[in-house]
Amino acid sequence: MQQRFAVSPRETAAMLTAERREHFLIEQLFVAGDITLVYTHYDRMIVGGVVPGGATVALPNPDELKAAYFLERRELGILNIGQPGQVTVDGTTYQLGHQDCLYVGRGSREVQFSGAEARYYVLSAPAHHAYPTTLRTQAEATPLEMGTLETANQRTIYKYIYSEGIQSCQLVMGLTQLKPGSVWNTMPSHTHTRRMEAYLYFNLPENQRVLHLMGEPSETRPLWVSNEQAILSPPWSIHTGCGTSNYAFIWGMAGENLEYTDMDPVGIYDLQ
Ligand SMILES: O=C[C@H](O)[C@@H](O)CC(=O)C(=O)O
Ligand SMILES: [Zn+2]
Repeated sequence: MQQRFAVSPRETAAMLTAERREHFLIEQLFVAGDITLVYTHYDRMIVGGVVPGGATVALPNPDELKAAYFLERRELGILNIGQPGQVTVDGTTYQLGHQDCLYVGRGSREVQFSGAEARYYVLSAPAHHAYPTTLRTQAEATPLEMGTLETANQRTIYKYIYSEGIQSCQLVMGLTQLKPGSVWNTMPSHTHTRRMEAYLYFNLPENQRVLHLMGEPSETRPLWVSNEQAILSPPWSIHTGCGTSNYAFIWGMAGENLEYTDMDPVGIYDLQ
C-alpha cells in the first residue's frame, strides 16, 4: 500500500509542479481485476479504487495496518461510479447501483466486491465505534441544488454519509454533479482545518481536464487532473476546481465532526 505523508503549507508553497503532483494527486486508482489503496497521513484516511472485472476482489489486510483484518479498527465508505455490482460483507450481499453508497462498519471481517462493469471508489478512516453497515442509494441522498449557470457553477450535491444520513465515526462522503455548461466546483471555496478532504474527479469526458486549485487562500497552486484521478486536500488547503467541461466528483472527509455545513468560507476577493 502506497503511503502519503503530511506536508506543511510552507513546504507546499515551495514545491515544483512534479512535487505537488507526487504529494497530492493520485493518478491511478482503478486497475482492472484489482484493488488499489493509498494510505494518507491526513487523518489516516485510506483512499482506494476497486475494479472487479469478471472476478471477486476481497478487501485485503495490508501489513501497514498491523490489524487482524482491515476493518478491525476502521470504517469504510464505498461509492459505485460504474455499472451495478455487489458488495458482500460477512455473508450479506448488497446491490450497489450506479452512484449508490455502502457504509461498512467497524468489525466487519470480510468485504468482497464483484460486478463485471462496476467501479468502486472507497474511503476508510479509523473508527472507535461499530455503526451498522448501511446502504444509501443516490435517490435517497438528499440532493441539494447549488450555484447558478451565470456563474458556471450550477451543481447538485448528494450527501450519503454525514450527520443526517448514514451514521459513522468520522467519515463524511458524498457526490457532486455539475450541470452541462457549469465548470466551477466549490466556488466560493473554503477550508476546514478540522478535517481533511479527498476529491475523486469522474464523468469527465476524454481529453477534458479539471484545473484543481489547492493551497492556502493567499498562496494557491494549480494541479491539472484527468478523469478518475483523486486529489488529497490537507486541512489547511482550499479545494476547488474549474473544468474544460462539466464533470462530477466524490468528496470525502475525516476529522472532527460530521456536519456537512462545517466550512470556513473564503471570499473570492481573498484568493491569491
Ligand atoms: O466540504 C465540502 C466539500 O468541499 C464539497 O462538498 C463541496 C462541493 O461538493 C461543492 O461545493 O461542489
Ligand atoms: Zn471542503
